[in-house]
Amino acid sequence: MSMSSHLDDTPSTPGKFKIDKSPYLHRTRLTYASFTKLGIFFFLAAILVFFLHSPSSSSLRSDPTRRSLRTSDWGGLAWEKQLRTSAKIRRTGGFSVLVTGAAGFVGTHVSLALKRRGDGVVGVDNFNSYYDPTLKRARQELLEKAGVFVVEGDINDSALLRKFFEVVAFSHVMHLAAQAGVRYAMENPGSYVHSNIAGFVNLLEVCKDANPQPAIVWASSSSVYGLNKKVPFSESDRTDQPASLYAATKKAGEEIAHTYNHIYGLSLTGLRFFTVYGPWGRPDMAYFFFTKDILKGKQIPIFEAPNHGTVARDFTYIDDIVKGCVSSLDTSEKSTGSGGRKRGPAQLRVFNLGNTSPVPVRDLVGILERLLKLKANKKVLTLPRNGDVQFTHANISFAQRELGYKPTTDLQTGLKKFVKWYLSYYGSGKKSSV
Ligand SMILES: O=C(O)[C@H]1O[C@H](OP(=O)(O)OP(=O)(O)OC[C@H]2O[C@@H](n3ccc(=O)[nH]c3=O)[C@H](O)[C@@H]2O)[C@H](O)[C@@H](O)[C@H]1O
Repeated sequence: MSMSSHLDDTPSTPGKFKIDKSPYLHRTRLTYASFTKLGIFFFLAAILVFFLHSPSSSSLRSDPTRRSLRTSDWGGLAWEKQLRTSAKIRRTGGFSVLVTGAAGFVGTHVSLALKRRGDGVVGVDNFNSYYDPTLKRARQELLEKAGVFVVEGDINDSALLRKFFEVVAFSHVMHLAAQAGVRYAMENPGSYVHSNIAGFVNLLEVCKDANPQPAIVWASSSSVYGLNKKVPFSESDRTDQPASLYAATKKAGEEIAHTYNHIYGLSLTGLRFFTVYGPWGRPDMAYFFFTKDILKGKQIPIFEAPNHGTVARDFTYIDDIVKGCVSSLDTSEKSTGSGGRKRGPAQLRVFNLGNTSPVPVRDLVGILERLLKLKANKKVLTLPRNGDVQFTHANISFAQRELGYKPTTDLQTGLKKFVKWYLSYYGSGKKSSV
């Protein structure tokens, strides 16, 4: 079975973004001699008109890649007003948070939780087609109804990110934009480098220059434990044996975070999420497409390790993850630098956010069968060598101590909520709320 069968075409990749140099200045030099005085006048006037009509002309000149990275219009006074309104803090001591990947699964839930308690939230998302973008648009609709403005744009677009900080002095960044999925990394490695490495560095570059610098909380992954055999996985365990490029890019993110913390005094907290599931989830994940395929009577591939070894995951319910994200923001210390200069040591943390109760994939299917009242058409396959690891299991004592993190939803309860959402969203064709 092709691993991409649950996905839509391809996401944005660096290959799609042609880094074409701005033609304007170059062309001026080449043709200068051949212009008549009148010609020069009209030519320069045309350039002036172009720049005056461009919403953020100064950044266009300083970043030739922006035009090709740009996915939709942004800028202008009305747009800036929308940003300010969305970022407005409505509680004492509240935050203004820039959420990247806001139309993603975790991004949507975290943005809603922050907005509900009175924080200001602005979202950014590139709405790529790794999975059905209409689901992302439906999440965006939900966010807009709650008063969260989601800008369509890519985290590699420095001009856009700089504009955000020009308009709003964000106190925090919740960085959730990423190329997710373990197995897809073999099909489209470039998209992992583009989002998880280049995009993250671009974001950190903008954050370190901001004044004040924001505190940053970002999504790492349980996959960084790779071939680690010691269970449960603790933050201090070795993470130098990634089994997929996805894991390698998340691990690289953790090293990059260290560097920006060390050089620029950015406050950084990485969260190692363990197989997050729930309503409004990602269609590329097993629990999601198993549900879809069981309903359709389609065969589902269930992986097992060699010699009938159990494959298991520490499935973690979205509401528990949201609490972990919000507590991470709440306990983040301020960055210590400003305008690209470090002024003292800053906070650097990594936490496991798991459920600390691994469940075999076979049991996951059993729960879905009971909830859907249907028998699955199962095909047991040996775990392919495509980046999957045999099991994950989080030790959460560090997060418990520092964040007060305490997951409360078991897989049965969480899947019940997911199935209810799934049936209301896809079954009736009507959009439901979280
Ligand atoms: O914790 C993470 O950091 C990661 O969690 C998630 O990865 P995984 O734990 O691999 O979740 P997911 O694909 O749902 O497979 C679940 C189980 O089903 C098994 N599986 C999968 C596919 C299949 O066809 N058959 C099957 O048995 C499979 O072997 C596995 O045991 C996120 O997708 C990832 O982005 C990242 O965030």
